[in-house]
Amino acid sequence: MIEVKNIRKSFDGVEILKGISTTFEKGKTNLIIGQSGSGKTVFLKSLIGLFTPEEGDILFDGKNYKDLSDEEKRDLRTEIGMVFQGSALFDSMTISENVMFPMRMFSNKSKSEMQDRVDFVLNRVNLVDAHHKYPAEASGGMQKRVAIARAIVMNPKYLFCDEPNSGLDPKTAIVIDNLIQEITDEYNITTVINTHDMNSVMEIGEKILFLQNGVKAWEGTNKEIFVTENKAVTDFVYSSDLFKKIREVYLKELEG
Ligand SMILES: Nc1ncnc2c1ncn2[C@@H]1O[C@H](COP(=O)(O)OP(=O)(O)OP(=O)(O)O)[C@@H](O)[C@H]1O
Repeated sequence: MIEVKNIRKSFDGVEILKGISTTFEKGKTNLIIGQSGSGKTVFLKSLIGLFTPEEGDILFDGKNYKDLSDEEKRDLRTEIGMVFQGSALFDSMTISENVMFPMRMFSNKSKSEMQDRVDFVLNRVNLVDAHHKYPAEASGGMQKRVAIARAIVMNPKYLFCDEPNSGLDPKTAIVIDNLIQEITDEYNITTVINTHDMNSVMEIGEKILFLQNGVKAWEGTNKEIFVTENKAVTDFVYSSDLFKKIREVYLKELEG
């Protein structure tokens, strides 16, 4: 579980995060949504320690990040998996080497133990026979699976995904969403996803945090987002006619 308490972050005197508090539960896919510029990336980067908020607390399973020693911070980093926007694979390494990379950096496992773990996670993301390929030889969807395999290879407690569906076709995006949700549930990971994909919101939004201009404008589940009357949410999520219609059908079904 990650607890966020009243975090504030400014750049050059301009406040970007204006006192955000929330809780992300273990075993759940937690989504952050909001307009471009609302502060989603700054928020995510603050959670993983790339930005230091001026105020507020971030607790990882009860441990306040601020109070950790440098060594404890290093240990915490090994418990965090990250799926970067655009996958961020190393072009000069094979898929197998890419996935092994975090273990080579941060673990004392033997070569054969590492290879066994690579085989296991590549199998888990349904990538068999791809070990010796290079990223350039893989499709966008395959690259994303490799990025997920690399993110979970160290058995993380926390998984952060920045726009995991960007650049993917809708069908592949659903496959990736489902994979992230299954892995989150199976390994009881606290997963936080930055997304613009309203389909993900509807499908895997077990908890949704809606940011607007650096504040939490709403939070709830993908069931609650259908029924909320919060104007900021409805203006944003139901700006497309398609999602407006889906909402109408859902609300009618609830009535009937
Ligand atoms: N390193 C930085 N220095 C100064 N300002 C920054 C920095 N990073 C972000 N900002 C500002 O913070 C605001 C929020 O940016 P952020 O990238 O978090 O938005 P976002 O919601 O992730 O947008 P998008 O959906 O387009 O990725 C923007 O006004 C941006 O210019």
